[in-house]
Amino acid sequence: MSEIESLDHVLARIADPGGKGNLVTAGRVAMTRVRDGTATIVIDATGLSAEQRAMLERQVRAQMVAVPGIADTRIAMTAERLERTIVAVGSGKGGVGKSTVSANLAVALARLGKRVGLVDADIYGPSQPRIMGQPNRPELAGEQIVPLPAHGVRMLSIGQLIEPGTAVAWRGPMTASALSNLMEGDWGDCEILIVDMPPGTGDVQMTLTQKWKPAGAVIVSTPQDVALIDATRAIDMFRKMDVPVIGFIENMAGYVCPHCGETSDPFGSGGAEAAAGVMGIPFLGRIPLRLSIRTASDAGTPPAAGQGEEAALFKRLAERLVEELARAETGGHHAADD
Ligand SMILES: Nc1ncnc2c1ncn2[C@@H]1O[C@H](COP(=O)(O)OP(=O)(O)OP(=O)(O)O)[C@@H](O)[C@H]1O
Repeated sequence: MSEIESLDHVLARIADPGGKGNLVTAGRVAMTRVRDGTATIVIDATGLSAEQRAMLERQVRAQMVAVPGIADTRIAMTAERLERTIVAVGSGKGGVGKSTVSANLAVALARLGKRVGLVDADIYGPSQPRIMGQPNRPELAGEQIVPLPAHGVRMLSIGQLIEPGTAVAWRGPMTASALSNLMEGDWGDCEILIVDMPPGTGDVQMTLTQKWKPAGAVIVSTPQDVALIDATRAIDMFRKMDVPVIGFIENMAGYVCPHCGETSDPFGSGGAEAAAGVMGIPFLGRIPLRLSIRTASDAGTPPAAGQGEEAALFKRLAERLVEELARAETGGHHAADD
């Protein structure tokens, strides 16, 4: 076999491996050249994680060793910069279910076929490891933290980096660098990052919003007036920072009694939808107060990952979010903005 024939054969195997576990290489060889026994191979590594890039390089080198007449192989990786859409999930105050909604939205988006990352930026009260059932410690790939898989989503939380039960008592600069480590993790081909923000409108929220410019913010509120007043402050903050508020979600609206099925409204109902209407913010939907939502969250099995009524509810919310994101990206606006 001549050198060139043999190289073609190897490249065909690299480009179309035809076997499981090697999908990463499929269609990625952009260019090859052989000169004086040195092969130069250009690979399109768009969307690959550092780990996948290293694996790809190892695979290509291993194949090239078998090619007669090639003394050296040079591999160049090119990558288009992936536009990653960041969605900040915020609330005016704590305890309204922002983390529960973030987790379930992330899972529901993944079930719609999106590649989703979830960042728990609630640095002082990280609850995503519990809600997503992923308390493990992430590994490092070079300088980057590698997100961990959970229910079809990749996720990172400060809670996975500190000892369980330890209080985070950091000051400004440490918090900012912890956030950077999470946001700049090895998110690979994730196209959407859902960021579970700390409650309120403090420094962390400002830094996050300034540095990573979310494409949009989603506000979670319970229906009571006090919660809605706080939510208005969060909306104000995002607007001042030029982040479009693309959705309002009412959580804990209507309690469905697990025994008799009767619905009561301990916190009132419809307040968030009315407030959203007044402020010209799209209303994405409401989630009832259900014991099953709390127990599923405590057990690390977000309802959105299941098959029940609640999974359908979160799916609808995710679909609405995708619609509103598309509208925000194309600069579309609602009649209420006029
Ligand atoms: N729709 C719901 N039905 C029942 N329980 C809920 C619902 N939403 C959230 N919860 C429960 O309420 C509690 C607070 O929720 P969560 O931690 O998501 O709130 P949060 O706004 O993120 O709070 P913090 O900002 O303090 O982290 C949790 O125990 C959670 O399981």
